[in-house]
Amino acid sequence: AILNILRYPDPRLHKVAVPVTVFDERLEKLVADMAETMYDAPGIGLAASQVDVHEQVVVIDTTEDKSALVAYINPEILWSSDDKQVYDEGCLSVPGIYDGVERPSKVKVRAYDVKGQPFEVDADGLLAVCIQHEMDHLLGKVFVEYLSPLKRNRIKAKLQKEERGMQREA
Ligand SMILES: O=C(O)C[C@@H](Cc1ccccc1)C(=O)SCC(=O)c1ccccc1
Ligand SMILES: [Zn+2]
Repeated sequence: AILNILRYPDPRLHKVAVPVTVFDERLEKLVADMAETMYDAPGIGLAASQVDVHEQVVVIDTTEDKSALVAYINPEILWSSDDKQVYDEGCLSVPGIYDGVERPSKVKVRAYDVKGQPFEVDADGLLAVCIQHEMDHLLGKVFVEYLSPLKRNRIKAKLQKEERGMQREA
């Protein structure tokens, strides 16, 4: 099912996600629904926080042909490089806004798959950016918080105006 993506500045985006403890069909359905929602948006990542489920679940697929979905359950960063890179990030919860965010260029991540099996990923490039962006969502952080207060307030005002516009249409 395609799930509703919360839009900034919805306060629910700032809730901290709890670890997954039961690896069952419910979790598999959540991952499937998140993947369907991500591909429909379209996006290259989605965190459960964005669909108002506050558990540590992330799906990512940075391939062009949508052929490599990976679910990261209870992800942890084991190591991150001192070397940093700036990338123009976007966010499905902040539609139409792209802006530069500086993050470590390489990260080593440990996570669990939907069956509860642990795995590790050495990520760089867009995958490293996306994993860090999604893990921020699980901590209740949205990428606009890295921007200046002036930019952030302009974005908030713009999206709230759009939100009101949508309600009026409805
Ligand atoms: O809000 C999200 O977490 C999804 C976000 C992930 C992300 C993208 C770029 C840098 C960091 C994190 C998106 O997918 S925004 C949409 C987007 O970037 C994109 C959409 C279609 C094709 C390629 C990229
Ligand atoms: Zn996002």
